[in-house]
Amino acid sequence: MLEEHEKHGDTYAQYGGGLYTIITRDPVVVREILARQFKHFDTGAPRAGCLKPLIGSSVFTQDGKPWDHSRKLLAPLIKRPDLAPFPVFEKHFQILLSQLQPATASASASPIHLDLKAPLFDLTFSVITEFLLGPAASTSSTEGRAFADAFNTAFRWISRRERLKALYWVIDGLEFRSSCRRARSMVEDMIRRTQQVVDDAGGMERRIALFRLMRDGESDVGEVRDHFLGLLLAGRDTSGSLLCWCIYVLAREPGVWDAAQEEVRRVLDGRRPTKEDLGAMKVLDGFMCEVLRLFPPVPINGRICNTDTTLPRGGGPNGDAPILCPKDTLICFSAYAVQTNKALWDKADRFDIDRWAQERSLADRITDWSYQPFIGGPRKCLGETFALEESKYMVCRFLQQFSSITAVQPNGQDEPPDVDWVDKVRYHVGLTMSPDDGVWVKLVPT
Ligand code: HEM
Repeated sequence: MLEEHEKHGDTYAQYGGGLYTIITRDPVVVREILARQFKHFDTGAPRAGCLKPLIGSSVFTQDGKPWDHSRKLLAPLIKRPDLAPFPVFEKHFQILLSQLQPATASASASPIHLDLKAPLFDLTFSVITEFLLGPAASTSSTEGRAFADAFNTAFRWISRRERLKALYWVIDGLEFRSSCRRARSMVEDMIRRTQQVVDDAGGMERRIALFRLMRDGESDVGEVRDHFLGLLLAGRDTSGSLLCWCIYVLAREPGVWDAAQEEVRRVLDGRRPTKEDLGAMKVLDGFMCEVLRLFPPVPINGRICNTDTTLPRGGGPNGDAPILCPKDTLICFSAYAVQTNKALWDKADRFDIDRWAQERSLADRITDWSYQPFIGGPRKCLGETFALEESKYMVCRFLQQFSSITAVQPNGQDEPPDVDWVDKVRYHVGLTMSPDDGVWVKLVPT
């Protein structure tokens, strides 16, 4: 992707997947698509068609009035300041720990050597499911496990379909259809079970994001199912990838591990983190920004133009003239390419949390659109606060629970220290981007 930009410029056009496509890493063009000309760009029929068998109709796939309706319904539920997901974070962190250290008591200080990628994806799956629907939908139960398996199978098919853009329908099969059907019907059961609980018990509203949707009876079970599955699809792999990258980086940046651990000791003094604590951790903030800059979980994204229009740059011999964007053009824009562009970032391929040390750094980068891991404009991610809190919480708990972390190979051998490690990362890119070789680490319990 980056080589193509070096060859053809920040914005170029090609035919691919049956569509005329403009590909850009120019923040000015991205802002135009996502904000200034928002109404001219849809997520489009290919995305909706590709995802529909699993998530039906949801905020993630709708455009126009249905999208506006879903967004207005869900945003106040997900972004409620009174929501308190921290007990859910802690519950699932404890479950993860028990899987890492089956004999914790006896083997307290022996190093643990493992690939954390699958456990971290399981963790984020369980957390978001319980955050949205409550404990009655817990994926730690046998039924919850079966739901996770059906969802994961359907998701693997969707990742393959999505790559074909407008030709997504070529990839189909019995396994795909039956896993979608199973996942959807299990969610309906989970919702019915949860509805009984929310009808009966008080005090759950602060713990369950979709509580009001279920309690008020405004939406039928089918609608809640689609909203839930849309949010799960948007939020699970993304937060799983972010957490994988966080641990992957900590294992390769001992200086950052030490600084973050010192901050965690100073601010928390052995306590579990609260929302306020997370807000006071500047090393952790810089760390998270830098992980999201170099390893954005959604590396590439797209929109389809619903009218003939022009974009402000990318045309002419030097790419600085406006470019025509005919109706039905697919526009691909890449947070990864923007956030690693050497013209925009000093030492772009170095992991450096100090670049975020100035108070205005983050705000300035968001304003000029050179940093957009959650995109911007009216379709900005609904789960940004939740995802950041979850990842920061888990990182703090890792820092409290383990005295050291080392990157290792699958055979347990330490990886030699390498200042250029970023250049050697291998990426697994589907709908999201995660470390291709897993997250192999050696952890020493405190
Ligand atoms: C690190 C974690 C996450 C990242 C990097 C991320 C990133 C993004 C990005 C780039 C988009 C734009 C997609 C597009 O328009 O094509 C998006 C949309 C969205 N995200 Fe997230 N996301 C994360 C976690 C979450 C979580 C946990 C939730 C739910 C609780 C969530 C809910 C949504 C929803 C509903 C949308 C669609 C918004 C709309 O179209 O109006 N995200 N996210």
